[in-house]
Amino acid sequence: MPKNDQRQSLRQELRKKRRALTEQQQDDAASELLNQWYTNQIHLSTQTPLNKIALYLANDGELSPHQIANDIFSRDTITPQTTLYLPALNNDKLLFAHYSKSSEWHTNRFGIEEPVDENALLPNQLDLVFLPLVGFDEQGGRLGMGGGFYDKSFAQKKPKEKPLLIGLAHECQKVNQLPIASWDVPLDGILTPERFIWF
Ligand SMILES: Nc1nc2c(c(=O)[nH]1)N(C=O)[C@@H](CNc1ccc(C(=O)N[C@@H](CCC(=O)O)C(=O)O)cc1)CN2
Ligand SMILES: Nc1ncnc2c1ncn2[C@@H]1O[C@H](COP(=O)(O)OP(=O)(O)OP(=O)(O)O)[C@@H](O)[C@H]1O
Repeated sequence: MPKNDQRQSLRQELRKKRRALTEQQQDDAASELLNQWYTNQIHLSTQTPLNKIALYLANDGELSPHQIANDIFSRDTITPQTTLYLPALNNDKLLFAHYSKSSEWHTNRFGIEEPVDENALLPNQLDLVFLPLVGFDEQGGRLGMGGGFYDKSFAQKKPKEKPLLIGLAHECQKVNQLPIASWDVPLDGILTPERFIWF
């Protein structure tokens, strides 16, 4: 099968798997993810503080980072200067809109909510980005929704440079080896409810 068809059929299969998780399984996974975030002290792994953090609003069975977000809001886990951002579609790339309890919201063309922010950040202005994954392998390969939004947004990024790119995924989204495309942006790590993998 040609590589793109292979990626497309894997995408359908893996999306079906994550959508089949029950609400209880999703809640447990989100709590375990918060535990892994604490245990692995990812925020202590860089020279500079991780002040600007991008996450996403879970959609289509994605592993939800909301417990990490709540924790950052309520306890200033990292530093009191930490601010949170969500992806906002901007042509074929992403900008990152600041969000807070007083944000106004807009629904994008995929039905996902985005905070309204006239001064949204460019991808390279962030310190840490949690990426939603459809699939991953243990070599740093990732499969997304197929829009290429994250790939295009972080195409200039070099490994170990800012921002740190961490994929979030359920264990059921792991495959042995993904068919990798030349434009795939390498991840710095993957956090699942069970473990953290550095690349
Ligand atoms: N939670 C979340 N937010 C995100 C992403 C994501 O993957 N997850 N994105 C990551 O890139 C961007 C949006 N990209 C997306 C690309 C495709 C679909 C999607 O559901 N596609 C449908 C077809 C919908 C249509 O064409 O109208 C599908 O494939 O079934 C959703 C989001 C930005 N925000
Ligand atoms: N840096 C880039 N420059 C130009 N086109 C790109 C780039 N990255 C990806 N694309 C295009 O975007 C489309 C989708 O890419 P791909 O299948 O890798 O999506 P994906 O893995 O689901 O990624 P994402 O999570 O970023 O949406 C491809 O057709 C590809 O040609």
